[in-house]
Amino acid sequence: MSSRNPGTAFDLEWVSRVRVNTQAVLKRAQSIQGQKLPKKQWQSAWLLKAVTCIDLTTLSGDDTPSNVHRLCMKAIQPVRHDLLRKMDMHDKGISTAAVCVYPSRVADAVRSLKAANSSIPVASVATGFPAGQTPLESRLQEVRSAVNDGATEIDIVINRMLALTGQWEAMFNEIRLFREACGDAHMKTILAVGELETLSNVYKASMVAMMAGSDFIKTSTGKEAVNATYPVAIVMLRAIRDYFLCTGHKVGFKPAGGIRTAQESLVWLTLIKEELGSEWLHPHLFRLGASSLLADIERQIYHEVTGQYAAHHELPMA
Ligand SMILES: O=C[C@H](O)COP(=O)(O)O
Repeated sequence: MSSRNPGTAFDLEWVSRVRVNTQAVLKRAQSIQGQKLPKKQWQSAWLLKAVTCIDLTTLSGDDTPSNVHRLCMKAIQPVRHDLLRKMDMHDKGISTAAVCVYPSRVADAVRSLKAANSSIPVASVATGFPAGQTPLESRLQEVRSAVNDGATEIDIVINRMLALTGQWEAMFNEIRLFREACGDAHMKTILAVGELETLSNVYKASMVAMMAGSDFIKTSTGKEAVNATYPVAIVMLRAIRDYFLCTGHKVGFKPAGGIRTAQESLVWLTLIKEELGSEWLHPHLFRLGASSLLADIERQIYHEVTGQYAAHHELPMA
């Protein structure tokens, strides 16, 4: 990952003066979806780029050491070797950006990756994911325990009650505490945008999270009714740009929740490139949080490379 965002002092003025032009945001969101995607001959390269930005995720009640192990093996070899060879990419060390699991499965993931001699980071959701409705001390303890077990990236959830009641400074203080509990682990802050009611709240929460030292801001847990959408992404990306222009610190962006198709991943890459520039199109500043996206990307790459559609058994780990 890149150098960290140290954060700034809390500045209520910066948060309060925000006005979001909803019509303009919706128009921009519509235009990005209608836009031409990378030309056919470049699509496989773009899809591989998307693969390298995936936080390959499993966040299920029935997660076990064995399905976490399979996830880790898939993260190490996300696309079939023969397909990569045909693209002359077999020796480029293509892997996903991270694996993402619940705190109680971190040790399993660390063990599997270590046994396979892989340095892929383990990310863990924490702080009472997904609702964040547990006592502060237990949320902090969860972060410390995930870090102790070897997670080097922590995806925290914000306290939506504080955001919805305009207690921005209290939210800043909580996130600061989470940042301290993370230690050297990079912190991604999940805004749960589907529960923030307005685009202004999305902008304000983004700014508060960055002021408090988040290394990434992330749209959603994947468990809200509405997850990563293009309008909220545009607001968050503009906040990242504003924060960068004011402080010189680059904060990463992670859309997550409901991203399932190769086509969508191309739209996300295009949006990031246009809003923040190519510099952000790397795993240290861009992640796609997804549990089932990789399967569709691999299928699409199979089609690009062989001209045929893969049967289910031909991509068994997808
Ligand atoms: O953080 C990642 C999300 O939980 C993944 O959501 P998803 O299962 O809808 O891909």
